[in-house]
Amino acid sequence: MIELRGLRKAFGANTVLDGIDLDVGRGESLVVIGGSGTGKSVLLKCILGLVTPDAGTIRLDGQDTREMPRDAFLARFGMLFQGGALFDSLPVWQNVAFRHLKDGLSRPEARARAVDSLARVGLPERTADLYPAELSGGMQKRAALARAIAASPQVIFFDEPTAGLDPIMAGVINRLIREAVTDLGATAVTITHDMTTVHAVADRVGLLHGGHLRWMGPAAELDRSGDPYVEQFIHGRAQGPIATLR
Ligand SMILES: Nc1ncnc2c1ncn2[C@@H]1O[C@H](COP(=O)(O)OP(=O)(O)OP(=O)(O)O)[C@@H](O)[C@H]1O
Repeated sequence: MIELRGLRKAFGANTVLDGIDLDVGRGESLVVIGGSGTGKSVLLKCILGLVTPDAGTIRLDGQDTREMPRDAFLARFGMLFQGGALFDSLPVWQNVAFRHLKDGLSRPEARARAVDSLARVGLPERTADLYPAELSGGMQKRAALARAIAASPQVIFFDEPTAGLDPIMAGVINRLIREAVTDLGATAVTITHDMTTVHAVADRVGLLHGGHLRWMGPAAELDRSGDPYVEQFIHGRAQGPIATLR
């Protein structure tokens, strides 16, 4: 479904992605882990066309994404950004139904769909008419997730979906991500530092380091990867091949 070949991106002398090859299958949930600043966000931004790669190809169902009309391309994606990124000036339902409204659906119909999506993430109908600022952080995250899945996208990107949430709410979000994959049949790519998220949502895990996907394997094999970088990361050790600033 998503196919990357030789993807490279440097910012000046800082080579962030140094030839990434990656295949993500339809309906698969891939989690990308890696230290801070290793290029996880840049990788997602390249796929979305928000950052232009220096070299390499990105294909979606076999088609080069540079040749796809921008609107048609973006219509296939849902995104949950760090911090939720809801529009403050719009009530929650208009945030959630943003794409339906853009596509010309009537307001009552769009609102009804938004209420359905909110229910899916456990938010009651009364939240539909509130503004994002009137929701707690965890509720905002759920509303943003409702928006990400509202238009039943084929691919959903989750950038640090549990950052800043308490463990219970993080568990709720992880379950919802897994449901988006299993119930909606979506392909998911998640960036996280949260090992609970890795175990809850990943079919496959990739560790990004030094511009490469240094280790890639089924989630079940993460604990016996035998790779010192993976070992250090999953056990959160300061000592190891991944340098830490002290
Ligand atoms: N627009 C940009 N201009 C210059 N450098 C950039 C830009 N975007 C990202 N970078 C650099 O690319 C590197 C990777 O950044 P990125 O945000 O992808 O890291 P990350 O792996 O997502 O980190 P974190 O886990 O801390 O969010 C960093 O060194 C960053 O400074």
